[in-house]
Amino acid sequence: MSDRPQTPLLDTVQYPEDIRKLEKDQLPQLCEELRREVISAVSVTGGHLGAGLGVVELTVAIHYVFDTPTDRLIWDVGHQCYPHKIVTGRRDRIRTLRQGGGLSGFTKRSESEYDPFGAAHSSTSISAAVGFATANRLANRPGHAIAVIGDGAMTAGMAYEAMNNAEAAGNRLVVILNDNDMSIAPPVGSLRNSLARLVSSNKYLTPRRLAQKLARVMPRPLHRTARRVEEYARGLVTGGTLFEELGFYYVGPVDGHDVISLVEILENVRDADEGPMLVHAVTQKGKGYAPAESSADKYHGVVKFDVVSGQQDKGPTGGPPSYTAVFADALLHEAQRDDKVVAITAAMPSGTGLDKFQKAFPDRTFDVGIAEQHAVTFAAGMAAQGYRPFCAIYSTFLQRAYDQVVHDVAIQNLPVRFAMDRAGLVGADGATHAGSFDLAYLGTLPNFVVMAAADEVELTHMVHTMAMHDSGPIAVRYPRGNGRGLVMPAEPQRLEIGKGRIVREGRQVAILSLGTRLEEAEKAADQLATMGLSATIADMRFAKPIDTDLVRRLLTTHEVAVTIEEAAIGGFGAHVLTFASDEGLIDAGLKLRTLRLPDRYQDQDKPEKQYEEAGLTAKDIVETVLKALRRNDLHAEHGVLA
Ligand SMILES: Cc1ncc(C[n+]2csc(CCOP(=O)(O)OP(=O)(O)O)c2C)c(N)n1
Ligand SMILES: CC(=O)[C@@H](O)[C@H](O)COP(=O)(O)O
Ligand SMILES: [Mg+2]
Repeated sequence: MSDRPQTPLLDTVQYPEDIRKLEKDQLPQLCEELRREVISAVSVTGGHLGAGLGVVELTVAIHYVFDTPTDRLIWDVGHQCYPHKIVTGRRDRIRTLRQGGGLSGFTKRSESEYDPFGAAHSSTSISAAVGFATANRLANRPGHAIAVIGDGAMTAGMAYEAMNNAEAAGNRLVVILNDNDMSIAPPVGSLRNSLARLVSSNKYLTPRRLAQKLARVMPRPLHRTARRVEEYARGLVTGGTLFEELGFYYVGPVDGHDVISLVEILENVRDADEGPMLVHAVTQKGKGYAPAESSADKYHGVVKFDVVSGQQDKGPTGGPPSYTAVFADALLHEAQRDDKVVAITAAMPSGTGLDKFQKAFPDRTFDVGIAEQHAVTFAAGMAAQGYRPFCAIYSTFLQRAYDQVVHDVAIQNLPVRFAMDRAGLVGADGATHAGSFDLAYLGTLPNFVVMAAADEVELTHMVHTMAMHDSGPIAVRYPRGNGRGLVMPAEPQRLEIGKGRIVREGRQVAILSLGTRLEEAEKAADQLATMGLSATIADMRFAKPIDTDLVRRLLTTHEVAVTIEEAAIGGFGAHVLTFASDEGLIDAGLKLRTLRLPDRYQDQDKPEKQYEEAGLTAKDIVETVLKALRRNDLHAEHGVLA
């Protein structure tokens, strides 16, 4: 989809040491070529584009000034690291980004020594950098730690917890705040206003002015006191005291696209002896690519596209709606009949579908920023006041708020509704974004109801069930991707808590399916039928409480039972096993098998490939059944196994 751009200067750069051999005045050309290369690569792979385009100059300047990899460069989230990957020995594989067997879309320790810290969840960079810098200082080793964190990531509490402790890192720590006034959506809250004031009320800091400020020589204690006085005075005007109060020397705002100034400023910062430094760089998301600059989301995440037009290859239209869209419509429906229904997102309005809800109910939608912990406790507070909050948070990001889920919601039995999108394997984002653990981490909590939607109709019923469920916390999980194209009901049903449903009745084999593997269970049952084995399929609906009557019946009336779920060990299958053991069914010689995600992290790939690798396809169900029945003869006869 893209011709390779001409990049004569970039062609001389394989590693950062090659950048350091260049003259400063060559750096703008290097940035230009690097930007073209990023656009060209992402046009064929898809991925996170806007963020990377915004940090091209920062990437070049940091590697020019700092001695990476001895100096540790930590990108927050890591979604902006494609230019960094290109100049750190990975250009030859850059067109494999986010593909199976290719480069990760994030920083990854196992990929390169230039990625000292892996990421993908936001706001961890300053803590990690404080750790690196403190370790270097203690061990008397050379090396700075540089954290590059976005204004969106700066809305998370963890960033402040780290800054509050940054003193320990001394002058080894440099934080670069990459302020592009964007998260995935426009950022929210007071921090945004504070940063905007800093930018609008100050001219860009020049290298010369910074050098002058840093060069003042005074006896140390006096110097510190004078510095504080100066900071307070400046802070009153600029608002920079936010960072200064936390012990940082604030440098900024600086033009994050003027690479030569950036280099000179970072040289000063590197050589300063002022304790932890915070450089406030103002950048533009999507910089240098018109279609990105002018789009509402600044091309945060794109599929393959045409470089000239910017047109994305979104594939055929008119297929079944995504689970996200089905959830959004179902929630809208609930909100229309019940004015106590409110929706909460942690900086993911479009990803969760709540952008649609927001348009209809702006006063009942709360985007709290990247602040999952706050989102959950905020929801708990609203629930305690009689509202019906739906906390729509990706399964993987809810991990961050686990204590809030336990302590603020579950123990107090508050009816917070959790809509966990991106359950199971998610494809190109890989292990960091897989929703593997929610069944295990929620299933262990007393008071929790945990559901998994088998299809889009079920999801609609489950959203309704959640809206009606006032007696405690309740969650639903559903995957990334599209539904099955089923006809949607005119009105959703309220499901009985803890009750599954029989989808197909058989005799020898029972398949207890939770979630969207139901389709594979149906295919497996069809295959088993061709072998003369009839299968019952149950869509169990509830991971907690499990339908004990149905489980008992299925386990005692079939020769073999198989559970299947898109979740790690400790989920639905574990609950069935525990129940079977408690009931003494195991002693009676029960043949029960649990299919679940493997006990390892799976790298990025197409979801269907990931599920094959995980052993969660129809073929795996059939194979498991035949093995349990010791009917290996049927393998060969029917060619089920390769
Ligand atoms: C804990 C967590 N919540 C949500 C996300 C999803 N997410 C990825 S990037 C992003 C926006 C980050 O904004 P910012 O830090 O300003 O970086 P930018 O994309 O603007 O460069 C969000 C919300 C995440 N990665 N981690
Ligand atoms: C970097 C990040 O965390 C998000 O941008 C994430 O990649 C979005 O994933 P979806 O595309 O599944 O919404
Ligand atoms: Mg941003």
